[in-house]
Amino acid sequence: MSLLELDDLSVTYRIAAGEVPAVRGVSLALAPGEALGVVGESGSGKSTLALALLRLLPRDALVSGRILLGGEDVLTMNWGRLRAVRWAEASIVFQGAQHALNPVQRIGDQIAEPLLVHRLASPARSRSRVAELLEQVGLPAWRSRSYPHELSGGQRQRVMIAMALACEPRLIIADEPTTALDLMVQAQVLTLIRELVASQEISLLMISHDLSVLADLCDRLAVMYAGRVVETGPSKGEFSHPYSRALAAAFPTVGDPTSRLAPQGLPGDPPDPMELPTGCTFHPRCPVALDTCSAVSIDLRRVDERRTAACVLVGEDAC
Ligand SMILES: Nc1ncnc2c1ncn2[C@@H]1O[C@H](COP(=O)(O)OP(=O)(O)OP(=O)(O)O)[C@@H](O)[C@H]1O
Repeated sequence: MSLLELDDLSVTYRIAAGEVPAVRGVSLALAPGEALGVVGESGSGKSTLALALLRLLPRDALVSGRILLGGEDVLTMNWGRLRAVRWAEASIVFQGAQHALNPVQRIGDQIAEPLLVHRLASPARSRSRVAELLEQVGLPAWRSRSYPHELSGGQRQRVMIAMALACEPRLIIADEPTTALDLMVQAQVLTLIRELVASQEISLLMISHDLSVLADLCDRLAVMYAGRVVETGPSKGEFSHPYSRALAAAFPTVGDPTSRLAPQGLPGDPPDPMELPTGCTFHPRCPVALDTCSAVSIDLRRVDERRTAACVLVGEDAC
């Protein structure tokens, strides 16, 4: 059974100018222990998707579909159950999350908080658990007595990861967890996440605009464009959808310095969600679009055993 299953998930923000359809009919599944990457350009709906998973969206956002976590629908569970699920069953690490640390509370107390709130450890046991967690994320135990300003950005992000791990959740959602860090520290934190996920039975849903980072870290990728998933498949292997292919060409491969020599930019800009093109929303930027693409939008369909794509040019029924 899947640990996480999204079924036709849609999110629409309501703003003064009208409605912003940020996520449109996304269906995805994540197996226990699997690492799934969600990639797409800015504005494709990745963060909205991440926030929806733990019902962290603004109250007036319209959400429909189902989000099944261990078979239970997050969208319909009551507040008590939702509080129990956050941290303990699924936790989230945001971009620049280190700024979320309380500046006047010691690191150790902040890491212990979810353990105490969820009554998963006594105050005495929580102290030894904090030391364990700090060690897991590569920080010495004495750091538990430090205040956030005494740590570097990379160390603070490690603290956030320790907090996310504290209650031993089955799922970690990481939304651009290293974007605010410099390149060297980014690589260290990504290696840490990879090691933690590999050594424990944790599922990872990792969000990034950087395909090369995700390809390196995840088993499978879902490519988002204008609020929809346009391709899913193994992270190693050739993409099928023209958007995924363009995205792959735009990013150098991690660990392959020669590929940095010729990254091609992706032409044009993603559409405004309030003025989506007709048919396939990628057609105005697509190098291989047919006349029909401005009129016809198709759902994800099978390309091979492990890959699906939403393009009239690929799959068994390709034009
Ligand atoms: N609170 C909000 N109110 C209204 N519109 C929003 C809100 N948050 C996001 N949006 C809009 O929803 C769309 C999807 O945004 P989202 O942040 O989910 O995309 P993203 O892929 O995560 O982008 P980025 O990588 O830049 O964070 C965008 O058009 C964005 O402007």
